[in-house]
Amino acid sequence: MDLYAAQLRRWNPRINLVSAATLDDLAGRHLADSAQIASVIEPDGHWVDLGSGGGLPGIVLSILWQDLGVRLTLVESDRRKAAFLRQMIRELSLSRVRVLAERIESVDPLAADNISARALASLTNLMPYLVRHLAPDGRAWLMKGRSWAEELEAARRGWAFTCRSHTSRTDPDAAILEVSRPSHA
Ligand SMILES: C[S@@+](CC[C@H](N)C(=O)[O-])C[C@H]1O[C@@H](n2cnc3c(N)ncnc32)[C@H](O)[C@@H]1O
Repeated sequence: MDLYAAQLRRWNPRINLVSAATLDDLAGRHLADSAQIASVIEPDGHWVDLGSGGGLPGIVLSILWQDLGVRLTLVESDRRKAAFLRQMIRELSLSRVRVLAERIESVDPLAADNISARALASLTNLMPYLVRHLAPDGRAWLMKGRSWAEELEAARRGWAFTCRSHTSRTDPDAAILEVSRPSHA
């Protein structure tokens, strides 16, 4: 994790992986925030991280889950960020992790057992991605900021789904939304 943090700092000025203002608290704001997913769920099968950016939470989870049987796919359309992710996979010797440098909406359906997304889009705008890429009994773990309750209310107007909220361990006003069975309302 230290090596990953060092590389995030090194590459950040060139490709803006995280907001420069948050670099001082990389460990708490980004790494611990991403790692908390691993304390909420024990994964197996195929895990898909959408809009991985610099690897949050995808690379953090890949590091934590190296010894488990989980297979991870990181989807990131920005070519330079995807190159960074591939470099991290090589440098950290992460196995069973791949990067798709494509748009989420263009990738063939992934039938994921689990999906994560952090700082990617509003819950309403994430719904088509979940419908496309979740397996029928799959679950999504959506890392949401302080407006999560409003986002949930808005998404319920156009979509049917089951949702359970987990209070964030790094910000008591934020939440991880566990979403399953999404479909058009
Ligand atoms: C705000 S960043 C968040 C990155 C990371 N998840 C994090 O928490 O730091 C959103 C990322 O999603 C990627 N992205 C946005 N829309 C996408 C799409 N339709 N398909 C693939 N990647 C997308 C962007 O290139 C960007 O790297």
